[in-house]
Amino acid sequence: MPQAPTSGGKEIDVINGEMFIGSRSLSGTSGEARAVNPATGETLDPVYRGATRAELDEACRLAWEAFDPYRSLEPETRARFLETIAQNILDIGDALIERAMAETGLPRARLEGERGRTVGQLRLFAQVVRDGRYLDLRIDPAMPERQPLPRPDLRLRKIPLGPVAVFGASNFPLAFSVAGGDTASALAAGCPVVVKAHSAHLGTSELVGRAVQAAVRTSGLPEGVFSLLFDTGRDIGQGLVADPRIKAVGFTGSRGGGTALMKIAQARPEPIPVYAEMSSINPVILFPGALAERGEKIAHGFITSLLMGAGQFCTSPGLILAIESDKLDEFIAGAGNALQSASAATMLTPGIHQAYEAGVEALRSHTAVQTIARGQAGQGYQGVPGLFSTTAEAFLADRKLAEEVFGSASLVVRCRDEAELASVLDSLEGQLTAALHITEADHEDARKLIPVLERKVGRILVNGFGTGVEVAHAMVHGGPYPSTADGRSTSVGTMAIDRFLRPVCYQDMPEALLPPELRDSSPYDRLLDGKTVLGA
Ligand SMILES: NC(=O)C1=CN([C@@H]2O[C@H](COP(=O)(O)OP(=O)(O)OC[C@H]3O[C@@H](n4cnc5c(N)ncnc54)[C@H](O)[C@@H]3O)[C@@H](O)[C@H]2O)C=CC1
Ligand SMILES: O=C(O)CCC(=O)C(=O)O
Repeated sequence: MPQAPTSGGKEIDVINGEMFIGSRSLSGTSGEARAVNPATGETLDPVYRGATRAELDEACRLAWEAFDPYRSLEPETRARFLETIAQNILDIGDALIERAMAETGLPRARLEGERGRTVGQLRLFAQVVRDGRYLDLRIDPAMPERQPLPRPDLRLRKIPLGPVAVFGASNFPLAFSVAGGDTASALAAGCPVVVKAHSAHLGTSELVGRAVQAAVRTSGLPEGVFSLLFDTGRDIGQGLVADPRIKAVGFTGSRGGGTALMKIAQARPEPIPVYAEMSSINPVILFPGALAERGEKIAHGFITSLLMGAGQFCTSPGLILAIESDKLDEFIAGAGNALQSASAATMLTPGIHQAYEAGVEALRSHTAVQTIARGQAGQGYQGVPGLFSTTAEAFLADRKLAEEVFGSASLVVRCRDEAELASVLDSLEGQLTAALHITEADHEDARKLIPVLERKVGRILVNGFGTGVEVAHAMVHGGPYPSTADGRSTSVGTMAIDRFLRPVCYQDMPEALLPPELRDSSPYDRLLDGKTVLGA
């Protein structure tokens, strides 16, 4: 018989309805919830019960108690902890993939890829912790002889903010959930994490939560470094953001959810940052040269991106902009043909399916919108892809046409000329991405749009589509409001760690009292009197 996967002697592939408060595994007592298989409508065992206010309080108390000891650990211990989480997630094996498939309707290959991304992300942050550059060390040595006033010795490093609340996202049950990017970057920064699980993938959350809890235990860390809570309503999530021991929030979901949490965070006696990734329609701009040279190929790439994950990507190409031409008509016809044969795809939850249907119906019945194509009919919670078109004039006249329809729906906006296209771009709210499809002949026209795009988006990409974010050092997965709550940050890539740090300056502090990384013997890269000095 195959052995059950274990960590530190305990089985980690167990699904029995438990949440985790520090080292305790327990069933909640507040309300009841079950995951639903959106492909079949079947409710899945086991029953999950929400946390009580007392359990929330306990998780926050433990997180606060863990904060100072955890942030003071040797970097190597923290790095190994992140790597242990990654290994434990892999060790769960197929049980994790099968449960995630049952809870989300996402296919195996996508979830295996997402698991790789999650594990890679944790390992990358382990390297960031070892490297130490995230500390942003700066030293301005004293100038006692300086006239007219001496300069004190100034040394800066970044320290973690404190315990972080993380809200798992429905659409990435691994890479943006319990041990996803928010958790990985907060733990790397030295912040304990309290996760509020997403009700769409309760069992997946439990499995990953167990893997993180086991890593805390076998790494010998304070138990409050990680807790995972279930909530059958909104009370625990809201209480978590309001708790004075929580110092920052990571969130991916709807604009309504994100802004509700922002309000709670702002109304606290001590307001805290909420890093919420909310909605985005990700304009794609097709230039004449590119349409003439390879319109068909672009149409194929566009439809592939639009259909990915049933369109449930915040980077999905929801808006296509181009100047009227025969080549644009050919592009639209080609994209419409490709979309027509696409199957309907199971969406993550009944609620997300319902919201998609309502969004598509609003487009379909809009007097200024033409339906170009719909995909094959579906059943149950399957979303039928849709491609629509309108004029720039109509788009500019009705702000509702610029709202995200979360799923495989996209709107082509036909513009009369460059000026009208620029007006459409100017009218948009903040976005995560914009894509330009160009040839060299389009460079001059494209250059003119770059300033407006820089003001509007976090990532400008050329001859591609924004879906499938690379986890890397130079990635920005963020953008001006409302694509995110705070456009100065990214939720993917190593710069995500900055969200959970703040600078502290030590003035004239004796060497013996300085944190080791700011002593003269520091092994890390630093800015010494304005010049970069490489560490050992
Ligand atoms: N842009 C994006 O990346 C995403 C957008 N969405 C949008 O959100 C819609 C609903 O999807 P969900 O994933 O369920 O997102 P959601 O925003 O409704 O929920 C996300 C999390 O926030 C919590 N939450 C929501 N509103 C709250 C409130 N007022 N107080 C306290 N907690 C609250 C939920 O319990 C859940 O844990 C989708 O139809 C889609 O339009 C969803 C996922 C990703
Ligand atoms: O496109 C991706 O890989 C990530 C998308 C994302 O962040 C989201 O849909 O929430």
